[in-house]
Amino acid sequence: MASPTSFASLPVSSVWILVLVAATAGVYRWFRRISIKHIPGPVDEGNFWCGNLPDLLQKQVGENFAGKRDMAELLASKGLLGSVLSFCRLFVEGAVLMDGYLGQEDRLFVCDPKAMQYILQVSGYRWPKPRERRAATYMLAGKAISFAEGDDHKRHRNVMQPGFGVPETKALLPWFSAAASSVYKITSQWKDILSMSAMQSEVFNLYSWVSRGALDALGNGAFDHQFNAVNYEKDPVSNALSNFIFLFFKPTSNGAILFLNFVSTLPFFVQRWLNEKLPGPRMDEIRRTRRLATELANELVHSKVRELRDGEGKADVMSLLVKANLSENERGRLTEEEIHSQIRAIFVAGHETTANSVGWALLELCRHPEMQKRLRREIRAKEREVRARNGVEGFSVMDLESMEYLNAETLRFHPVTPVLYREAGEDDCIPLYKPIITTHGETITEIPVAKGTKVTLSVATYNRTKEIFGEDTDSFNPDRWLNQSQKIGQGVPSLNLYANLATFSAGVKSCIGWRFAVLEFQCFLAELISNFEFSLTKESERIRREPCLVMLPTVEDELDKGPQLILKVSVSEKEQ
Ligand code: HEM
Repeated sequence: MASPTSFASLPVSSVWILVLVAATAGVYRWFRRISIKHIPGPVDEGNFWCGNLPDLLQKQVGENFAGKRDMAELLASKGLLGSVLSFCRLFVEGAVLMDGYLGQEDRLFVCDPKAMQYILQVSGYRWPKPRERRAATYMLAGKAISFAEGDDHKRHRNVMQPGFGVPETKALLPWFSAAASSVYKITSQWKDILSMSAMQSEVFNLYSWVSRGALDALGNGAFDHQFNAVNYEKDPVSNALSNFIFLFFKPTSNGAILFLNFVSTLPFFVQRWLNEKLPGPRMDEIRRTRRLATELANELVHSKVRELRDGEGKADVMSLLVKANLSENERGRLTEEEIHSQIRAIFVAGHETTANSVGWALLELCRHPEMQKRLRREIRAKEREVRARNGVEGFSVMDLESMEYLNAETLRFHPVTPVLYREAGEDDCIPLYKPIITTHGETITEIPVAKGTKVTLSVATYNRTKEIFGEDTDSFNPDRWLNQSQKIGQGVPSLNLYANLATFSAGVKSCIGWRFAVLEFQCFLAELISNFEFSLTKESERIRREPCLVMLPTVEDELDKGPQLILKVSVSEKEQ
């Protein structure tokens, strides 16, 4: 490689020739690049500085169909925000062009089922995560599975898979008992609180309770570690872990979006350096949380290795992972740093996701009291069946799986990871299920894209595809799964992981913990709905679906208070 001295010693004319060749190559590439300019864009052009990115990062998830407002009402009303129209347009077109920052045409916003299937399932490794997303993941979790790409990712997945099991394995059982014991702690504390209240009811921030409950379940099921977050609200580590996602990903100003986008164009090592060095209380707090999580991860790995050496290996995810790693050959093994990183990644990926799915389900059940009653009846009937069968209380994994009334519908309606980010690893062609009409008036069934084109995949919009889930996809309707489960998704390209939904993604980088998530979700709901009645409060009428990587509930105009899901809880009558 030429050293700076040898470069400096080149004659000036040669330097000019090199600069000219590089510039010509750049201009040639620019004109030859595959453009997506002809894809219809959003009605709202966004602003020159930030393009449409504020629509994604500041507005509510799926602004057009959230909560009480209905699609028809929005379409009929005048003076709509342009962004709302642009998202409505997605229902018709399946892919729109989004303006990037400084007027660039740098990304597509996609929900077309065939396009989603192609990017996630068919060509998974050819569509890596964009550089800036990887830099953020690196900041949160280091060299974890969620950061890895290509062969590296295969190696991570291979070692981690035994910890997460396949349907027949017993890997689910420790997780199940961890979830059950953590939700029992919530019920027992609530019963104590309610017994002291004159009205036998209380208003709780459900977000905080369920989030701490899910952290306990995760600690116990994944690492055999007791956070005790439900009983001890002020624990610094669990508090830091609970606030992490909101702190890092809460909506930012246009100035910050512009800055982040500028940073995303810098080389990866510069982005990582900035993440370490950028000043400010927010960055300091993120780094402090990361340090706490890393210390805990070190401690956990050492205790797992010790237990295995002493022949006391347990069945939690981490023990199985460490064991699988030790039995791998040198090349297939994860390094110690990578194992620490997996723990941090699991904290991020497995905590707020499940907790918030439970939270959103409870909110929907408050909005639809008749469904809450119906679910309670289903749970009570199952409880009677279990008592008659075993003579004892408590559901098994199979009991929970047999109560299907709500599972898939909440995960469809409120997917907690509403968008996924990818970029084309090479020039490619995205196939479409629904043809679109370009700005030239041409009907196309595929979109050619250049290497590096960024794509935002809308899980929330895909999950409302009428051709897959039925005409009433903008309504919360658990019955769709009971009445037409045979029909759902038939004849339409859809994602194959769980109930044709995009909620857990699909393909090589799909959610590795989805079975645990579904089980924990069922476990929490069954216990909470059996024991308590939930109803709306004035704050819960103003809930926003806040896009913070995970979709968190916040209250309109109260973003500074952080995530809130304020519901009224009372003891449920025993037989209904
Ligand atoms: C309702 C709960 C959950 C939802 C909706 C969810 C959703 C997702 C999604 C959409 C992805 C893909 C992200 C991307 O490609 O950018 C993902 C990946 C992942 N999830 Fe989950 N998740 C949930 C719970 C869990 C749990 C409980 C765990 C672990 C205990 C977990 C561990 C992971 C890991 C490790 C990955 C990275 C997989 C890879 O890159 O190969 N998740 N999850």
